[in-house]
Parts: sequence; C-alpha cells; structure tokens
Amino acid sequence: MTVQRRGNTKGPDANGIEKKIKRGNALRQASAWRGSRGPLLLLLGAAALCGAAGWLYVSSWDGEITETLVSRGELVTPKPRVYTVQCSEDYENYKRYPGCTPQRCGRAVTDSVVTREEAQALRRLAERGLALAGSEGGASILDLHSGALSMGKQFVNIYRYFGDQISEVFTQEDFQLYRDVRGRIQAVIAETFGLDPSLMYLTKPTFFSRINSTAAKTQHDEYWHPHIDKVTYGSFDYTSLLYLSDYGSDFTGGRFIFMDPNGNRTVEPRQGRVSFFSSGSENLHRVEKVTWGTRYAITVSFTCDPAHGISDPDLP
Ligand SMILES: O=C(O)CCC(=O)C(=O)O
Ligand SMILES: [Fe+2]
Repeated sequence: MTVQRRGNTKGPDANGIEKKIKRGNALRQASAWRGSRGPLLLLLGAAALCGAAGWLYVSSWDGEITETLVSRGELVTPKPRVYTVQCSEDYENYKRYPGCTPQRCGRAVTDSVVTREEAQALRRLAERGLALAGSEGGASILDLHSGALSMGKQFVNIYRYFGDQISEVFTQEDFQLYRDVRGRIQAVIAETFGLDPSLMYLTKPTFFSRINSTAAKTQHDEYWHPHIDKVTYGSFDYTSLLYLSDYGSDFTGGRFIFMDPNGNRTVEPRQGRVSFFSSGSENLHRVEKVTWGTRYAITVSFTCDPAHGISDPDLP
C-alpha cells in the first residue's frame, strides 16, 4: 500500500491570539479611568472578531475536510450524483480494452441501486462471518471469493478452516443476494461511464470490511492510509463501495475522503449507499479513522482485463 502522508499547515497559533486578547484587556483596563473608552472597545471587539474569523478560515485549509460531496442525511435518487475528473495517465501503462478501459473518469454516488433492507441482510451476513474470528486490531475483512477471514494478527481460509460448517453460517440466498447486488453495481458503473457491462469483470480483492476504533495491531489494520486502488491492487479499473451502516449513528469518523490537489472531498457512508469511481490516481483517497462504533462496508472491484476476472463466490 502506498502511504502518502500530508503535511499539516497550522493556522496562526492560539498563543498569538491569546496574547492579543490579553493585550486588548490590558488596554481596556488602562483606558478605564480615562473615560471615552466606547470607540476603543468597539475597535478591539471588531479586531478580535476578524482575527477569529481569519483563524477559522485558514484552519479549514489545513488538509482536513473541505467539501462534503454527499452527506449521510441526503438521499441520492433516482440518478447517481456524478463528479467528473480528468483521467490520470495510469491507464496508459496497461493494455487498453475498448468499451471498458477508463476514458471518462470520475466518481459517483447513488442511493437507489441497493435498498436498505438488502444492505441490512448483507450486513447480517458480514456480522455472522466476521463473528467466526476477526482481527485483534480495528479492521477485519471477509473475502467470500478467496475465503480470507481476519483472525487475530493474520488470516485464515474460512472454507478450509470451518469446512462443511460454513453452510450453517451462509445460505444460498446470501450468495444470491450478493450476486444480484454485484450485477446491479456493475450495470450502474457501466451506464455512468459509458461502458459495455459485459466487458467488465469482477476482480480481487472484493471483500466485506468491519472497522471499529480498536488500536491497530498489525499493518493490516491500518486502513486509513491514502492510496490509489490501481497502485495498491493492480488489476482494479473501477472500484465500488457498498456501505452497510450509517455514519453518525452506527459509527463516528470513518468518512471516505477523496484527496484532490485543491482539497478534500468526502462521502458520508449510509446503509445501502453505493459510491464508485475510476481506480487510478485521479481518485487518491483514504478512510478517516473510526472514532466510535462499528462501520461495515463491501469493496466490490472490477477490471477490464479478462485474465484478472474472478467468478462470483458460491458455497463449496
Ligand atoms: O471502505 C471504504 O470506504 C474504502 C475502502 C478502500 O479504500 C478500499 O477498499 O480500497
Ligand atoms: Fe481504496
């Protein structure tokens, strides 16, 4: 995973402001016995207000949140909300697949592809699967394709580790729902970016994630680093995220952040919300640290290269 840490540009320091306020108080006391202090007080008040407003403005540039693309409370329906960005040159280093390779790049969010009930059923599936084990740190994954499940500081293969018992945890209906949802996400990505959906292939890793505020124990728990999916995962051309819980009520922190050169743009998770984007460096991103509660999501990824395609998961 590429880690690109951002410098923190601090606004004028609080000590400076405190000193100004103290100086203001001293001046006010000194003028108390001289009378006619009204205009001076007004001037000082206005200066303090301007200082505070300036500090707030500058501190909003410090690499933290600058714009919310979609908040938890709004409902993006029936059409996805689309933000176009210029494609990076990343795709030029790979074979081109007409009808699939990104020519239009960007990001989009929709709340009308997966219902909240479907997202709730998928969340239950994730809860059942992850209850079998889970990471000691704050981030656990369950990959139904490879069978990878976080356990302590490492991973096990659920299909090997739990054998036939796995059919007591997941049903055929669970896998059917997963396939349906995957198909609908593929269709909306194709429609939004003008692709032929039959030329897009599911690729790995495609996984459920469960994140809480427990301190990281290994690098696998460090989900918050800025990264580019195409660099991190190689085969990705389009990434989608299906959120299974709500920002603000199921968890705090945990917003998705696009890190653009001119500021950050966030998507607030909402149960059933699908966010998708082209996977190159035009969409550098990170997940804010979860500060309370539990955040569930699924990362569903697509490639244009049939050699990197995988089939839908199924019970063994
Ligand atoms: O869960 C999310 O919102 C983003 C996860 C992510 O960036 C990834 O899986 O590559
Ligand atoms: Fe990512």
